[in-house]
Amino acid sequence: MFRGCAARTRPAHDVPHIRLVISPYGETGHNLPMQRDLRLTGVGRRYGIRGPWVLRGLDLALAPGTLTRVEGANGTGKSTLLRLLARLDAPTEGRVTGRLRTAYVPERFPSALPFTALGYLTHLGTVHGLGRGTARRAAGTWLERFGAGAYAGTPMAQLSKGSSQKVAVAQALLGDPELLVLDEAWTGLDAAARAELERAVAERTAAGGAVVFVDHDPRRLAGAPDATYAVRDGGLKLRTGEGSSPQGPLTLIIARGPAGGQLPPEAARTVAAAEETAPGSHRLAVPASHSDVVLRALLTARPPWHVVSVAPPAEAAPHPSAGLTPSADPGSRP
Ligand SMILES: Nc1ncnc2c1ncn2[C@@H]1O[C@H](COP(=O)(O)OP(=O)(O)OP(=O)(O)O)[C@@H](O)[C@H]1O
Repeated sequence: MFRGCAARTRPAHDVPHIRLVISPYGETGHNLPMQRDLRLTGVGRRYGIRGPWVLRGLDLALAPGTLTRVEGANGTGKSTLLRLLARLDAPTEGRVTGRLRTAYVPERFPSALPFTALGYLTHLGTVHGLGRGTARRAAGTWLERFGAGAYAGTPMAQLSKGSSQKVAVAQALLGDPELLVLDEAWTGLDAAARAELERAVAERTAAGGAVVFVDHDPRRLAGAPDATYAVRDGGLKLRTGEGSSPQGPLTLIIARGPAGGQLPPEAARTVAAAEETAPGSHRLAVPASHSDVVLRALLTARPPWHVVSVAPPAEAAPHPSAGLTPSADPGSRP
């Protein structure tokens, strides 16, 4: 429950490029839903008094639990927009409202920091408001998840580009942010870490966080975004219809629940297509990046659902959503 006190911003000493908003909730508040949307109203940004407008007249709201993709050609202003959303930068005109606990992964992460990977993440965890022991455990867990556990004791300055990018994404996820802003965060990660970051994004939105990302690979989280915006000519265009969110690999889940029962909300808003093939028997097509989240939602429902089978996407197989009913309009997701 939001307690009505404003979050405070504290500079993260010796930690450039990171903006941390200290939670008023303490350690137990990290999975609380956001109080409100983050909203841009009539936002414009230009660099220098007489510089050309990079962005102008932008209106955008990011709701809790939604995934938003931002795309556009090089130099159109995507990073500028993401920095405004993360509130690392202020608009030249217009307003940004909504104070959310925000984490940001920049395009280029400064790795020459006087810490080991674990020391750096632990330090950041304490700045996020975690106790030192909790921060250290969370840091270790995220390093393991991204396949960087072996580098925990390595000085940041000695990490390879990809390994320091793993630390960059770990720092962002450490504090269970209400708003996660990812600017080409997958760049430089190996295949396993790329998949893990997609899973982490799915977990964040399932927990009620908003996630906004830029990535030049159209397959990134394909089929999962609730909205895709193109930055063009200084404006923001909502892409709708054919090709707005390219369909990515889908996992097919067969599950049984109560006859006539609704899917658990987390599963309902994540599936790409669903069909009740017999009373209580459901066939679900789920963006592959989100299958773990849907399975967890089914298995932890009250009463739990019975998962009959899970078929991972196979390139040669017919599209598993064939014959299934598309899920509700993604725009209706919370
Ligand atoms: N700090 C800055 N000072 C001056 N100009 C800037 C600054 N940051 C960005 N710009 C300019 O703003 C424009 C948009 O840059 P931005 O980095 O937001 O684009 P982008 O869409 O993210 O590009 P890319 O896809 O290449 O990463 C560019 O013309 C860039 O030169």
